[in-house]
Amino acid sequence: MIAIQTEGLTKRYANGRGCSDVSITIKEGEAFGFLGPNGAGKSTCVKMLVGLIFPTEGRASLLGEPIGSLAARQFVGYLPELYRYQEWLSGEEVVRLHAKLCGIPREVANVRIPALLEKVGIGLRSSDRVRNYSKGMQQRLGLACALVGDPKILFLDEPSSAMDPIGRSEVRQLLHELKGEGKTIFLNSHLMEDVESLCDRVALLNNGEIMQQGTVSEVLQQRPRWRLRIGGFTSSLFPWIQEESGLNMSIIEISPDGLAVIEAELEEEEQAGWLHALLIEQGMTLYESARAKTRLEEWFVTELSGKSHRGEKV
Ligand SMILES: Nc1ncnc2c1ncn2[C@@H]1O[C@H](COP(=O)(O)OP(=O)(O)OP(=O)(O)O)[C@@H](O)[C@H]1O
Repeated sequence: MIAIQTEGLTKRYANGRGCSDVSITIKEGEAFGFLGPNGAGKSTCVKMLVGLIFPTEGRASLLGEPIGSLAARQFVGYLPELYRYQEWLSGEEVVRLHAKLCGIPREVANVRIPALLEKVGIGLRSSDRVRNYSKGMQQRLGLACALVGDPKILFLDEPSSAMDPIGRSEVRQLLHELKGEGKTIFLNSHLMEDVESLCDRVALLNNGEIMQQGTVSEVLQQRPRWRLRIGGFTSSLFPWIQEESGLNMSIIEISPDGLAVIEAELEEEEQAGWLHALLIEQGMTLYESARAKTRLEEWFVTELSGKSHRGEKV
C-alpha cells in the first residue's frame, strides 16, 4: 500500500517562496529522507502533508486519504521543526493532552504514556514542568507527543537537532525500532549519517524543487571506488599507474616517506585484484585495501555545488 503520494504538490507563499511540483511516492513501512539546504522547502512540504497549510496546486494523499482530511490526519504523528509545548504543564500532562486530542481512551493512555516517556528518555523527569526542561528534553517530549497516537506515518522535522550526541544516537535507535515495527517514516534531516543508516530512499530538494530521488545506493553509487593505503609510493609514478591501469584515480593523502592513500574508480570490483598486483609489481607495499564508501554528505555537497540555493544559513 502507498503511504504517501504527492502529485505536483506546490505551495507559493506571497513572497514567491515555498516549494513547487513535488511528486513523490512512499510505500508503507518505508523510511524516506527528505533532504535539502536551508530554505529548500522541506518544512513547507511536511506542513502541507500533515494538513497545517494548504497547497496552492497539486494534490497528495496519506494511505489513500486526501491530505488535510480528518481521515488522513488520523494516520499522522508529527514532530515539528519549531516545537513548543505548554511550559506550565508537566511533560506527562503535555503528552496526556495530545493523547486526549487523539481520542485515546484514558485506560490505554494510562499504560501507554509512562512507557512512552521512558522510551524517549524523560521518564524520570515526567512530572517536572516543561519550563524546566532543556531544549533536548523538550524535543524528546515532542517525540512522545508524535508517537502517543500510535500513528502509521511519522513526520519528523529534524528530530534530534537540539540533542547532544548521546541523545542523537538514542533517537537514531528509536527510529530504527519504529521502522522495525512497520511505521512509515518521513524524515527531514541535515544529519546525513542518520539518513543514510535509516532511510530506504531519499529526495534532494533545492529552491523548492526536487533535483534527485531514489534509493540511497542509487543516488550514491554509480561505480565502485576503491581506497588503498600503500607504502613506497612516489607521485612521479602516479601518471604511469593511471595510464597502465586505465582507471580514474586520485591521491587522497601522501607523506614524504612514501606512505599514500589513493582512490580508484573501478568498472567492476574484480579490477581491484589486478590493481593490487600492479602496485606490488612496482615494489610498493599494500597495507590496506577496501571499497571506499561514498557518504550521503559528500553526495549532498557535490550535487549542490555550483548551484544557486536560497542560502538561508542556520
Ligand atoms: N509562512 C511563510 N511565508 C513566506 N515565506 C515562507 C513561509 N514559510 C517559509 N517560507 C519561505 O519558503 C522557503 C522554504 O522554507 P522551508 O521552511 O520550507 O525550508 P526548509 O527546507 O524546511 O529549511 P530549513 O532546512 O532551514 O528548515 C524559504 O525561502 C522560507 O523563507
